Amino acid sequence: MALMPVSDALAAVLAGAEPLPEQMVALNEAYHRVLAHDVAARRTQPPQAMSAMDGYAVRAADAATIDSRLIVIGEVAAGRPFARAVGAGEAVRIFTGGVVPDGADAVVIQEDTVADGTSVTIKEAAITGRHIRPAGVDFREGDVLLRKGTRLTERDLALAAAMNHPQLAVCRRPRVAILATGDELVMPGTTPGHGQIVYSNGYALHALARSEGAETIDLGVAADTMEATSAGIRRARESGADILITTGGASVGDHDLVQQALRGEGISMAFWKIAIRPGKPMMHGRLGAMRVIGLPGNPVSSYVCAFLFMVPLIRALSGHSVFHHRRERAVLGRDLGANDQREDYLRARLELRDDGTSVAIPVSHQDSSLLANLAAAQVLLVRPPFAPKAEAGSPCEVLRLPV
Ligand SMILES: Nc1nc2c(c(=O)[nH]1)N[C@H]1C(S)=C(S)[C@@H](COP(=O)(O)OP(=O)(O)OC[C@H]3O[C@@H](n4cnc5c(N)ncnc54)[C@H](O)[C@@H]3O)O[C@H]1N2
Ligand code: MOO
Repeated sequence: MALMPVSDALAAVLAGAEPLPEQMVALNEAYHRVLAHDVAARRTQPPQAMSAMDGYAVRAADAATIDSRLIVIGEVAAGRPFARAVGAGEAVRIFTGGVVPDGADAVVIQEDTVADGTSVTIKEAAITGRHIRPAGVDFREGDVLLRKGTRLTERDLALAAAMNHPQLAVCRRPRVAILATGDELVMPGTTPGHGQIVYSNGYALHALARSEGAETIDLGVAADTMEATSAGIRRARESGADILITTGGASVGDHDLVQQALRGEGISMAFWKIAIRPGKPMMHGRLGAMRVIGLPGNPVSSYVCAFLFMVPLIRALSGHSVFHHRRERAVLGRDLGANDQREDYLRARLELRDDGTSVAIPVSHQDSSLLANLAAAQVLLVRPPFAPKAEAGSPCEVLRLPV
């Protein structure tokens, strides 16, 4: 049976994913939030010409020769401008950040002068414009310096503050509810009984969603019954989740009830099973406004599919203008056999050679239960469907995993 290609599945997950409504937040709450609008400067920076150094504001023509002697008529400090203009033969003592007084067109740094009571002797010829930051050299009122769809860095916050914005309009954080399924699951720190498995998937999913700016809602682990699975899905809807992530119970076994429960709740299913490894039994659909991604239970499949599908969806709903993962070029660190119909996302280490080449070395065992190998990987090496066998040293593409 032909399976849906990964690119089609991703397009289906992202279809109609518009930025969530905007809200105003204080700058200190805005780190890593996504701007809902362009942001323009409310002021010019610096508002007037300012000194970049401690020294003397002079008329360059008066201080063009060594040993020129000028009368010091006053002092300017940051925030304390000097009212008078600098005339011929005059200088003003100035400090870094001080407004350059009218008439002055250069600053001579204090190390290049000798002060003598009310006068100063110039020991290094002044150059017009030297050590002066002209008005507006950083930005001017009305300049749009931060664009809608930007995920705000700490530098952006400083810039927004300097532009005189105490708060910013950002998109609401997506709410992601996470529901695990499986009778066999017990919590870390307990003693698993025979055949029981320690719950792990949710820890990666919550952290990954939060690192992308989502709020997460932990719906715990549903037992492998229709009642428990359906109840979990209903709790997700009641919580107002924008996205429901389920993990486990996605396959065809008698205890894999997620699809059936979602259908029972009235899901409009976009797909179930796609041409990917790991993660073939993944599903996606909509339950009203809530988008559902049904991840497989195998820990590596669950994580890889969340990385490939949940992350771009969170970014799109957050208003981020860049929501796709960026592929990087590397070379293969070892030979690989031909691929089948499933696009393969191999867990790989990434090494940087002395010549600057990135070498992707797939970990030796790619089974989708192997968390140690997943944790050791820095990238996913992408192998398209039906890729022919490839030798070490040939080019490949990788997706960098979060650090
Ligand atoms: N006959 C077939 N069998 C399977 C197929 C198939 O096409 N035909 N697909 C296989 C593939 S590929 C995958 S991936 C798995 C996914 O199956 P499920 O989504 O139903 O996953 P489970 O059976 O619930 O669990 C699989 C495995 O993972 C463990 N698990 C589940 N949840 C967690 C969790 N939260 N934390 C840690 N570990 C978890 C679970 O105990 C199982 O060991 O199906 C294949 N089978
Ligand atoms: O797709 Mo499954 O994830 O191969 O184990």
